[in-house]
Amino acid sequence: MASRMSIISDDPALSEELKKTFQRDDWQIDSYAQPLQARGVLLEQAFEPRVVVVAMRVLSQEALDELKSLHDSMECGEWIYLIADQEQSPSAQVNRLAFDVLDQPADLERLALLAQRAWRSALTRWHLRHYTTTERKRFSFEAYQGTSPAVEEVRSLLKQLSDVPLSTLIITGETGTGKGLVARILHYCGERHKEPLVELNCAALPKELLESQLFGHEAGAFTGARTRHHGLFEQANGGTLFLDEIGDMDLELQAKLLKAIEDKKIRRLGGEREIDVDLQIFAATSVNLEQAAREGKLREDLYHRLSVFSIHLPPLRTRKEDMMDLVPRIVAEFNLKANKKIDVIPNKVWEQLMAYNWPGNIRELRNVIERCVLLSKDEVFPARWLQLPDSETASSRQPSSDEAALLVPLDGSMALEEIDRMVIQKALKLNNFNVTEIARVLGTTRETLRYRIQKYDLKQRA
Ligand SMILES: Nc1ncnc2c1ncn2[C@@H]1O[C@H](COP(=O)(O)OP(=O)(O)OP(=O)(O)O)[C@@H](O)[C@H]1O
Repeated sequence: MASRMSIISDDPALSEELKKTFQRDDWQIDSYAQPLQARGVLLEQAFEPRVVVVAMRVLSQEALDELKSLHDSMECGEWIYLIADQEQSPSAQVNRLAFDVLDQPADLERLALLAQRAWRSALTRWHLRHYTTTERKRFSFEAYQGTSPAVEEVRSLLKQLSDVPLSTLIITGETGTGKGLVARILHYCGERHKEPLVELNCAALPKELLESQLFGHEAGAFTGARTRHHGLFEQANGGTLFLDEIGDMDLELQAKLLKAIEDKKIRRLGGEREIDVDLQIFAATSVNLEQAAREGKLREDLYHRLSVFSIHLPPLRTRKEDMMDLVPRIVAEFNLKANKKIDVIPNKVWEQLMAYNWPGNIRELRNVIERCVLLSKDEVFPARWLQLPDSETASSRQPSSDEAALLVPLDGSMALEEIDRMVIQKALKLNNFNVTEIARVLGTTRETLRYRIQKYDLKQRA
């Protein structure tokens, strides 16, 4: 796709200079002396990603209104403003519209780099917009599969919630029960489906990085912040911000998050002005938030704010009848992906599948089935690759040897975090640092596990 640029400038010499500079970098340029002239072309190609450079000597309110109306109708463009009058700081209105604002005369090399970044951002938005149509089909209510009454109830709640203008929602459930899936369904089936869905796993990042990811930063806000960065709140503006593992967020950051939710405004790190944001926030967690709030790990006020609407996803072990629906679907999916042809699931396979407790829920079920399908040789589901523990429930599962057992004192001598560390340390030793396998054994995601390995500094010492 050609990189297209529009230059809007009432200074013919500057317009010519910019044109020559960008043409050398292979941009396709069209230029206009006034915003009104640009209208026809820009609106006709509204769905094309492009960069618009505005370099007006006089930026009247009338011109600004015209630029704003163009900006709002062009869904996939990024705007760079060159402001000549250094005495006068750019108005809040320009700041709202701009991908970035540079003082004029601008360093052309910097401008060229900025234009490249703006183009990438415009292109991403364009892709997202087109991608949204397919995602909307993929994440219909029926994507949350199962036929049990518990699943029917979740589906009916999802339908109800998708009609409500949600500002916050909390999704709870054990790992692998479909919290991410449900967030996508609610986004793509809801009113904001044309706007972005932006996801962040709060457990995967250290505090400082998480903060700048969420709120963005200005150039020079901290060492290494060379350019302005639009945070996830801004990237998700108009749409949905999905915060996974919210229970792992630092308390100070929780306070900032709550303020952003309540004020509908954020401030980039190192930034002076507040930026309006209008989005819905879905937060997911596999820990008991009520308890986390009681223990002081989650701010009570944030907990109450987030849990105005909540949805709980039932674990697979409480609705095993859903296996009859899920297993054939998953087998068919991996048959297709791996060009396999399983069409018989023997009784002994069903017996093992139904007897197992599935602590990692649907994610674990999918992983097990994927392995079996990939290793299958004919049309019969290979029982030997199930490799599930025999016993009926996880709680009654006996460790295969003393080596695989862990004695945890519950007399108050060890804090929950220390127990967490000990469990992971033991699992690392037993599984030879195979993160994928340990994540499966502990029924969690690789990201969460990696984060904890780093947090407890277990790399060398396990
Ligand atoms: N009811 C369901 N029907 C179909 N697929 C499901 C269902 N529930 C979960 N899945 C699938 O299981 C996998 C894990 O789901 P997901 O990542 O949404 O779980 P999660 O609860 O967010 O897990 P975690 O807490 O570990 O992040 C995904 O591939 C998802 O599509």
